[in-house]
Amino acid sequence: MSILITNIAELMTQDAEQRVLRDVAVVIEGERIAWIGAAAGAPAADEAVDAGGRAVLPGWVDSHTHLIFAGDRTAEFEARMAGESYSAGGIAVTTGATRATSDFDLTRLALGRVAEAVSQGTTYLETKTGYGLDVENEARSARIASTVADEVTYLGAHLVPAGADAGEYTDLVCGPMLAAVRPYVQWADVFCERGAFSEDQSRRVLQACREAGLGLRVHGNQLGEGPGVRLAVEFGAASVDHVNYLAAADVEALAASWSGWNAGDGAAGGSSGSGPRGTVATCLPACDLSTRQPLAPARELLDAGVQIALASNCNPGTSYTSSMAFCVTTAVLQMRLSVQEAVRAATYGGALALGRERGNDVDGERAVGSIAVGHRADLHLLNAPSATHLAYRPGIPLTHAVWRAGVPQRVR
Ligand SMILES: N=CN[C@@H](CCC(=O)O)C(=O)O
Ligand SMILES: [Zn+2]
Repeated sequence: MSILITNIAELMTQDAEQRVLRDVAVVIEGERIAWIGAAAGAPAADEAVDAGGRAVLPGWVDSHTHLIFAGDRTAEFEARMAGESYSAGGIAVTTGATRATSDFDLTRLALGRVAEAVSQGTTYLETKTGYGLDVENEARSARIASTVADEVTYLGAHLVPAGADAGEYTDLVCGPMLAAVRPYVQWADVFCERGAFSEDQSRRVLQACREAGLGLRVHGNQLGEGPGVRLAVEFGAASVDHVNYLAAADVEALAASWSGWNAGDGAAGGSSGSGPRGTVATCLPACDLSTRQPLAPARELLDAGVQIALASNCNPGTSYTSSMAFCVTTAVLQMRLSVQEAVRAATYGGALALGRERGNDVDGERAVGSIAVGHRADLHLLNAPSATHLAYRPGIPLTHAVWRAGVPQRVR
């Protein structure tokens, strides 16, 4: 099955050269992008789509969500809006509700959240465990997550359950719980923060998970300065997420982690980035607003040479939204990113945080988060002539059509 999309006003490729192409056409063949160029030279296709002078972007890559949960934390949100501050303790409320919910209902709830994200332009997403917090429920969360998301992260180290000893619980996370989730997950994460896991406990979790062959990420520097970023860089984590409170040394360490990386080799057919990846700083603007934390210093990070991602952090406590468009809008209006930078962070940046930014027909892997021949056909057609409208028309639902791995998706 092939699809020819014509009459595209602006194609924001986020490819190696960060090209923005005008008046072009795209051919999708099966799950891949097969051709890009002027419509007059397009090969024949089974189906034709007239984009009507609209803009096309890569689908959003949401590299940080927590979708495997039941229950509701409206009361906690209301208290926060009335002046209470966020603390990690709310995770226990969701854990109770999640444990009490059947596999069938947890799966149904998670699938509904994925559908909501996809209908707004998300085409590749990660999700985490972390509301099970015992061996049985973490394994169950991981198994369900592996059926609904593209990438799964083990977050047994989300909160020490009430009544548990922190050291003993960390042993469990590093031992039997890790063994139980291992068949279902590619990544591991630790909430390294006051009220959650200390530096020593976080280090043990990262060490054990690395030995188990998992890629690493860290929730760090959300509620204050701390060891999260430093640990993430030391362990070669793919990302450190939140990054609200950064010391100068944290920014320097993140920037240094990218020093051996070459951002683009466009000549090699559109795949981008070579050399060892550093640690992506993942900014979560919807979470920052909902917890009334200072916005992560995305501008400063970019200016220092750090690769950043934007993600929704969709979860019931700190960020109950899957809207990547909202994150992009906020990044432009309030974090001082250009539209190109914000869209890049929400597409290519997310792919970089998940190690999925490379690959075309040559190596068998298909890159996500950018538009180039051989990459996965994840396209987001906006109901607007340019991506600038994402910030220019805040709050307006602009998703017109979505293709995920070449398959058209339902848009509400
Ligand atoms: N910071 C840690 N975990 C989540 C919040 C989880 C919750 O409060 O339920 C976050 O990313 O913000
Ligand atoms: Zn999170």
